Amino acid sequence: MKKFIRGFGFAFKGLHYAFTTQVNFRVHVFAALAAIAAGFYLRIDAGEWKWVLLCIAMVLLMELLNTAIELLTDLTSPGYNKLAGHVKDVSAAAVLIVAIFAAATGAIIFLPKILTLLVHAA
Ligand SMILES: Nc1ncnc2c1ncn2[C@@H]1O[C@H](COP(=O)(O)OP(=O)(O)OP(=O)(O)O)[C@@H](O)[C@H]1O
Repeated sequence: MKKFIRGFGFAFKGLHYAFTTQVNFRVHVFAALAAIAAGFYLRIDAGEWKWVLLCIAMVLLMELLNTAIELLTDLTSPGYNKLAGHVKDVSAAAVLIVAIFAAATGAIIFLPKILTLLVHAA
């Protein structure tokens, strides 16, 4: 049990490291908080919440994996290495794919509601 709780401590240490050193991770955390706030404000339904939460989890998960891959690459290949560059580029591409998916999902869920709100306000 003690080991299990200690594991949480390491995980929070990892989150703290990513948040304090990675600008992209911070941007995605704030985007996630904005999406959650918008979800409450626009009263999205349970099905829509599932998509929003899935997108948030996927983007943050990929950001964390990308950070870990970058660190490991720097550790194993501190100098210039073409392959190390490819590793980082492919890892960054994986983040881009989920970020595009999340942006498209956000647009599908939120845009119609925002437009309806604007039409009613006009
Ligand atoms: N050791 C290396 N050898 C060759 N190219 C590299 C190497 N390290 C980085 N690069 C190239 O530079 C790009 C940026 O690398 P960098 O480590 O600065 O990543 P980053 O995405 O800017 O991450 P961060 O700023 O969060 O550390 C990589 O995507 C890769 O194309």
